[in-house]
Amino acid sequence: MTQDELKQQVAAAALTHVPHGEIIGVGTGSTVNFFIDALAGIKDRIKGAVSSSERSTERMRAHGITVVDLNEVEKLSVYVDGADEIDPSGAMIKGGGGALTREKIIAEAAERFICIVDQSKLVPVLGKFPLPVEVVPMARELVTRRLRALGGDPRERSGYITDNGNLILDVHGLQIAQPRDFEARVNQIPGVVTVGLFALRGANVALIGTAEGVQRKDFV
Ligand SMILES: O=C[C@H](O)[C@H](O)[C@H](O)COP(=O)(O)O
Repeated sequence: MTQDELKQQVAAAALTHVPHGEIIGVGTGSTVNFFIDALAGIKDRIKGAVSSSERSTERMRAHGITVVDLNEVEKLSVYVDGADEIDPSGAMIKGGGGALTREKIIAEAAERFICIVDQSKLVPVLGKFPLPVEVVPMARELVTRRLRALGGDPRERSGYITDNGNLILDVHGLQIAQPRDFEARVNQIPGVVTVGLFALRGANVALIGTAEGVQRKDFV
């Protein structure tokens, strides 16, 4: 199976986690694009969706899925999103597509985070994928120095501006053995809007696309 077929398979499997008559959270990325396309087939089952990016909003609207402002939503049972890496505890690196800040807000608002990945995203320790950090532009050099002091090699994502008007530093060379501690430390650097480490609020369930079918992993 190709990687796209694995993504498509896992995206379809996530439909069973979509609650009837509710608003759901929808992430961003190539795996989520397959999920949005599959969701279109059952769009009458949901009231609408909260979106983590302009790209996902556009795709959902093109399918006739109602996109709702998070501020109007009282209860969000489920958030479905992909990841760049996921470790055995359900901690993730996200933000390869630049949508980390809105993703983290929706993840925090949701009761359950359903992570949809193909098997290439499973890692024993996070950090091979460069860790995205969204930064207020005037703090670029300060945050770069602080991230170097934490052992990383931050590089500005060239020509990229987030949906929130900020820049992204991709931090190379990390091995994140204690993701919760590391997330808290990076969050505390003034100028950091969001670190793409999702450990303090990790996944509740991972659906993993493999050549042998979709595997499910639950995290406590
Ligand atoms: O900003 C992007 C998101 O965090 C994505 O969920 C992540 O990059 C995974 O994307 P993909 O499904 O394209 O590998």
